[in-house]
Amino acid sequence: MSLRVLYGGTFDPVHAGHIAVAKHARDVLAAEVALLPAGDPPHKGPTLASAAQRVAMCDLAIAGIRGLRVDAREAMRDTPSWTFDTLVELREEIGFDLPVALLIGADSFLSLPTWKEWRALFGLAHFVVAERPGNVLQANTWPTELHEAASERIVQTPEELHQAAAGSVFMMNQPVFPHSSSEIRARIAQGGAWQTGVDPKVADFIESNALYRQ
Ligand SMILES: Nc1ncnc2c1ncn2[C@@H]1O[C@H](COP(=O)(O)OP(=O)(O)OP(=O)(O)O)[C@@H](O)[C@H]1O
Ligand SMILES: O=C(O)c1ccc[n+]([C@@H]2O[C@H](COP(=O)([O-])O)[C@@H](O)[C@H]2O)c1
Repeated sequence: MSLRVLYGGTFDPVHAGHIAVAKHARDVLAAEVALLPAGDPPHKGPTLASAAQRVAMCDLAIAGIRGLRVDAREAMRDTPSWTFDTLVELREEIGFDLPVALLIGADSFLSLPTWKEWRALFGLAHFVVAERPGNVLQANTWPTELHEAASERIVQTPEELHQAAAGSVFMMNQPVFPHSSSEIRARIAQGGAWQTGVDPKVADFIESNALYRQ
């Protein structure tokens, strides 16, 4: 059973933290990781780069990196990128026996109780949670609803994610990366230095498309 790992995000723009987290997950989980750019991110306002531009930046950022790919299915839909809808669609394609995991930053995981059909997500996929500065992973600090729904799902080893189709939560505990898309957008708009946080090919794309200047 080969584990499918989806790393959903707005990627406006994709940055070095995203790629480092994806590579770490690839190695720890022994699985291919697909970046899944949200066409219409449900809990964010309008994006500055279009869905097609964000997919293009993801393609550039993963070019030549073993075990990473881009899944553009949400960017091609014209409905909000609800994760529930995406996982239902994926399960219709691959059935309910193969393991699927959502790779997610700790800040997003803590907001899970606000997501569409969030409890049902545990029936469709595992969660792999990446630590992020400012967001602790200890279950005793989670919102009550999340704690009740998820704390007993925590598994200690990635192998356990390969042995069931869905329903577990794995804390990745990778080195923490400080980057954020909002900070990169703000630096570009202010005319400050920003290139170190993004792949050079993505930086060229941002410059040639005059993205994030205001
Ligand atoms: N530096 C990071 N370390 C760990 N996880 C991250 C990091 N940056 C983003 N993520 C996670 O990656 C996913 C996609 O993030 P997203 O595309 O929204 O980027 P972002 O940097 O959080 O953007 P913004 O600053 O605009 O909110 C989310 O689950 C988020 O928690
Ligand atoms: O399905 C939802 O209700 C939902 C609500 C908020 C975020 N998400 C997903 O979570 C992922 C990270 O979102 P974001 O906003 O941090 O880029 C991305 O794949 C979103 O589609 C999903």
